[in-house]
Amino acid sequence: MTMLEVEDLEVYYDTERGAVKAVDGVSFRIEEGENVGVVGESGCGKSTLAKAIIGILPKNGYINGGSIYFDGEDLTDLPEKRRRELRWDEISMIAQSAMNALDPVYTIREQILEAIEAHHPKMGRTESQERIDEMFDLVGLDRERQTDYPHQFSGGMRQRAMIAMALVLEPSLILADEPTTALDVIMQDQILKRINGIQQEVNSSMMVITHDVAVVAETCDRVVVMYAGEIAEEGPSEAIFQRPYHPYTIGLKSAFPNIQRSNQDLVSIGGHPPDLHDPPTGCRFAERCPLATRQCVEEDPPEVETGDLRSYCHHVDDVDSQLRPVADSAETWHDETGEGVADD
Ligand SMILES: Nc1ncnc2c1ncn2[C@@H]1O[C@H](COP(=O)(O)OP(=O)(O)OP(=O)(O)O)[C@@H](O)[C@H]1O
Repeated sequence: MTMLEVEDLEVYYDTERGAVKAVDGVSFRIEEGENVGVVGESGCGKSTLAKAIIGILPKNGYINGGSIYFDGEDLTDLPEKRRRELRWDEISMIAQSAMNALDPVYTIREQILEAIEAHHPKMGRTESQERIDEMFDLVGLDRERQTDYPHQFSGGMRQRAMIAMALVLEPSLILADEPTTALDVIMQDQILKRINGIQQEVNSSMMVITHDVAVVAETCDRVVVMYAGEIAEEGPSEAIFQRPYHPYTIGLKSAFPNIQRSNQDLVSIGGHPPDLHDPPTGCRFAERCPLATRQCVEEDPPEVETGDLRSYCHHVDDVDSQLRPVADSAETWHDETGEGVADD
């Protein structure tokens, strides 16, 4: 069963320089119990997508078009009261910065209790307390520390408290925005495994936003690769990591360590993503793409299916012969000739 269906979603921000098209025509689905990773460079619209889904866009942010169906209801069209009912209970979010998400004037216990009572007013104190104790155990926090205030916790502990709060109501959909960045590597691994464990227990779906490809490889069934507000490629994790077909995904892969490649050999993609006030026509990645031709600059890329992969690129057929053999070389991603886009 489909849990979330995002269709042609546009999320913009009003600014003095005009609208920032942070999410610009994004469509994807998350099935029940499925983990979907959203990856891409900073600023490509990952957090905006999550905020639009859970309904916490800042004042200057708005949904310009498209739909977000969650369990049959279009979230873009709900009164705020219904949205609040769904938030935490049905859709919860583990935010990037736990300090901002937790209220400094209440103890951790009071905050979690408030979330439970708001959504399950009939649940007794004993049961609520049991749930909080259970969650503290699951995320590896000492039960005695429930009456601490957020500032008495370390960054890692706050992150765990945030995770406990996001999971306590056993939501159907968990949006995890950089869920483990505040934690060290060993903790990251433990926490991710815990989140996955809880998630499997309650059969919830999860959308994990990160720029750490390793996190996604370990925890996600499917991956959505975003570039400059759009989807560049989407498919099963294995295909995305073993044999992607979008040049951007191939570049991203070369930029992250894996078993074969040591940290020293990492290759970054030269250049910068375009300004989202005025995104270019055609393929938004063209300016940085080793395979780019005039067609890429002039025409929107087609959707190309290769097995279960969906790639938006004019040159999917050239990837195996022209890009894959040289993808690990720094020269491929840095145009030193100044020639830019080829003439086809
Ligand atoms: N409140 C805002 N007002 C104006 N522009 C914004 C606002 N929030 C985000 N943006 C812009 O929207 C675009 C997408 O930002 P977003 O935070 O969604 O990206 P991201 O991929 O989550 O990045 P990061 O990985 O750094 O969190 C960026 O160009 C960003 O500058």
